[in-house]
Amino acid sequence: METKSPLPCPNTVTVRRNPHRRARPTPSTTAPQIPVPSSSSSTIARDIPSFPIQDILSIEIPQKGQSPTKLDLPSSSSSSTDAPVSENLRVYLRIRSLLPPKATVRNGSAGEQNHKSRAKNAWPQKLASKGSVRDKNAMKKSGEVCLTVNDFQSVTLSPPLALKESKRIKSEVYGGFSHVFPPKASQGEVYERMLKPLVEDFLKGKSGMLAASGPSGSGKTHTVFGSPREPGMVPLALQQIFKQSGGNNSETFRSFSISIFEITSERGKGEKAYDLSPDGTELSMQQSTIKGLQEVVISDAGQGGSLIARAMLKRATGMTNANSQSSRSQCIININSVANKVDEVGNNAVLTIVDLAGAEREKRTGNQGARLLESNFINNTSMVFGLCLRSLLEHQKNPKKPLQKHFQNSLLTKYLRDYLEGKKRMTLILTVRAGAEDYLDTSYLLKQASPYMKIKFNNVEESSIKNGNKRHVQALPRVEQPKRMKLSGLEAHVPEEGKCIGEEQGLSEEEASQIFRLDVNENATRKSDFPSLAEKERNHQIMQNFTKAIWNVLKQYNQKLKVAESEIQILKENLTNEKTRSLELGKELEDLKLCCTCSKGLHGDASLLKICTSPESIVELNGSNNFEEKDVDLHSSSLGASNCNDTLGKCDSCPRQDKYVFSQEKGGNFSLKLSGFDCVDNKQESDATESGSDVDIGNASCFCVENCNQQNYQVGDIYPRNGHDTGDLNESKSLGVKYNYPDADATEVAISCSRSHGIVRDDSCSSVELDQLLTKEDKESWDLPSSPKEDAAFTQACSDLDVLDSEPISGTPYRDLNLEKLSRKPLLASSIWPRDCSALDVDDGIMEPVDLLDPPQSQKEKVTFTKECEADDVPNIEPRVDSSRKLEKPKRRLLPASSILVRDFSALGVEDDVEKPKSNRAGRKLAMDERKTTQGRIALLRLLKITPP
Ligand SMILES: Nc1ncnc2c1ncn2[C@@H]1O[C@H](COP(=O)(O)OP(=O)(O)OP(=O)(O)O)[C@@H](O)[C@H]1O
Repeated sequence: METKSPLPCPNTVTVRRNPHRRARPTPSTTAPQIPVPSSSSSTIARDIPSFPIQDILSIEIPQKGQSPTKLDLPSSSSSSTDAPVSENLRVYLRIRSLLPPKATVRNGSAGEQNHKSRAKNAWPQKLASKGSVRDKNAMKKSGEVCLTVNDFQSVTLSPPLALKESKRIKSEVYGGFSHVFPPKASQGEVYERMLKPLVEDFLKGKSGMLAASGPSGSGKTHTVFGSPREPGMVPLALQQIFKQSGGNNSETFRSFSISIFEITSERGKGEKAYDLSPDGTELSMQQSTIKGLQEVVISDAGQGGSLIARAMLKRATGMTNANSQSSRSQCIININSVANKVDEVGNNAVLTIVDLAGAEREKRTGNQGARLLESNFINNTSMVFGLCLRSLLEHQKNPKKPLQKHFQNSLLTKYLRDYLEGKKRMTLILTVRAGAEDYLDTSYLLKQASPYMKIKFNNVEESSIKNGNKRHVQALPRVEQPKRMKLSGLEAHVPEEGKCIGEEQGLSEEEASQIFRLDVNENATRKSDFPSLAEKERNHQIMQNFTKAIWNVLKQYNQKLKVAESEIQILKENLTNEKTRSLELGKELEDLKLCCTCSKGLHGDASLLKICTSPESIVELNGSNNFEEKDVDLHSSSLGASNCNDTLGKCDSCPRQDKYVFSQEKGGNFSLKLSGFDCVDNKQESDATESGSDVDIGNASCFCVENCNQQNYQVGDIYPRNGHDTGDLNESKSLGVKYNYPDADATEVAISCSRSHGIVRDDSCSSVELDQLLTKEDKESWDLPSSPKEDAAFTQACSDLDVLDSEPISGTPYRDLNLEKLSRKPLLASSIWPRDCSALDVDDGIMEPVDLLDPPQSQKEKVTFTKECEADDVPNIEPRVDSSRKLEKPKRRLLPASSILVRDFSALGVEDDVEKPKSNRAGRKLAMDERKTTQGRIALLRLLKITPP
């Protein structure tokens, strides 16, 4: 026998490979690469022992600070020193046996039931094409293998013969694995080499993760969970945890809890997380934290095992062509370790084991419909998972290249963010099948995963703890709310009252009592020590941040409130200003309205503007195109604002009638047309000597002119023409009466009163000399008194008279009366009628005042005039017809006395030579017809009335 070479293994060995394609170098493959002798090589003599290459290769090069005695424990070596150690991502490869498993029943006694329930999930399998089925069957029958193990770190992937020939695909060697588990490797071996180091670190307070990835049906679930005969990584880890912590040592009490949940997608519509622990429900995720996940405290491996078994029953599975019990979700198991002692903060750790749903090819799985959508979700998650690792690798290669945030694209990667960003230690196990029909899946996985081996993990976790990294502390399992659950039913391992815990598990009384004690002690310790200092600190930080946030929000609201208040104040001020302005404008408008009733035709040739001063009153201003604009000019240029003074009020003479008063101080030419007023009063200051305006008072029944000169008045429209026209007035409607002020120019006043009396009154005038009013012919023909006494008497009577029948006056020849004295202002001749004519009886054409004349004797017509005087007001005289005579009631209620008088005159048979005015009003026409009395007779009658008996 040949002795073994005592020479140490060289650090670097040149390796020649055949075929030429080299395995991808990885940092972890610094160990000498020694050619793997082919097992089928016939050149090696059977009697010569093989070179102990495996033993040599299992030796890892000692790293800095590592003791040589731990060389044979590669996985746990990194945690033996305080110095930060950089280590690569460990990637393991497990090749599933091609032989059908002898027993595929999972989860012990629940297997049968589980199988039934899963059978319900069976999905109609898509029938593959006959050709491909034939090929696969042929491949299976031929036992063709596409993956061969080169050594414990590398494999060779050879395409099936068909592909090799048709597509000229060559074999590929993939190396650099932390370890390659051949098909014959048992679960125990896998655990020992792969997970045990992680568990040991976990028990020392270092978190870690193992993720199983691979094509569907390659054995991920089998590796992670195993079967009752071949327990997987989780049960084995639990056994070790409780064995090692064994821990019912009161000095190092720990609490372990398990949380298990799955992330799935129903019919491909979004991702959802479900708690797989008993009574678990749907979960929500905020950032990288799962909310509402139950952590079931376990006190032994059995409890954990049964909890896992129950969770697996709830996990979504389905049948595909690739796997009769294919996992349809990503399953995550957390084993939490919490140190009960306050000073063991750093010993809180989480061991996470992830069973990823396997990548699926439609052709391989034959998935359709909803199952196909699930495939998409599964493949998508696998892809995102891979992208995260690729991004991490590229970032580590070139730190300038930012770490992409692919983790945001799936719930799983969000949850595993710390691992995928290299902040926590992670281990990958790739499961593959070695059959020729699995070539594509295997090739895809190996190509994708081989670069991951270069990913490095700096010992971030330890340094984070030392530096008090808050994020890390927050990332620790949430121990403040462990929902301590009692497992019920047959699988419950928590002792019930009066029942020994070991009965169900067949444990001895001693073991059971130990478990029970552990549980009791846990409770006691929890009460005394929870929450730990770290949790207190964390709560404090949370509350502080929360308070700060609320304070900031309140400050912002306070500022907003102040701004709003100032705005409100400004708005209030604006409102007040606007109100004041509105009031001012209102006043201005009122003033303007009042001023606008004063009319002035600027040019005397423009259109008419009608202004409604009251519902019944319309003022027409001739010559004003635009009242608003002209109004200013109207007042300022010609009459002046102070010169124009219009008011509406009650007539002094007839208080129940609307009165329109306009006056002017200085002269100016304007044309004013009024309508709708019962009474019009035109006042003029004494110095307003220049005037030549036209004033049409419409049908006002009362018309007063004071101090006006050079005005042309047009009054009424039905008064019989009995005078000369002024030329400016409507000939058919006006009657000119001319009289002069003593010191004024000749003024023509054209007055025609229809059914009313016209009053030209001068309050300051105490007398009127008839000499000035009457022509000589008049005097002679009428035999008027000429003495001063009579004159005085006449004047007195004149002043007392304000009820005037205009018809006789207008019918008289006194049309042009020249007033010679200014002090004696003109009085219309008709005004000499006695004011107090409470009753006038007209009999046979003789009309006498009641006081002066005898009561009328006529039996034919008797009209009584009633005077209702109030103070100095003009009385409303209504015709009072004797009740015995059924006289027709006048249409107008306040029918002027004049019209009645006229009617009565007609009854007297007095002939009138006055020309009949044109009128289209039937009623008035009739009245006109009745005014057929001679002017002379009427004048005579009047004179008789005022003559004292
Ligand atoms: N190494 C192994 N030894 C024995 N049987 C195995 C092995 N690996 C897998 N199996 C069996 O193969 C079948 C499929 O395995 P498993 O369900 O673990 O695949 P998977 O990768 O989880 O698939 P999926 O992704 O579809 O869930 C199971 O019945 C399992 O028992």
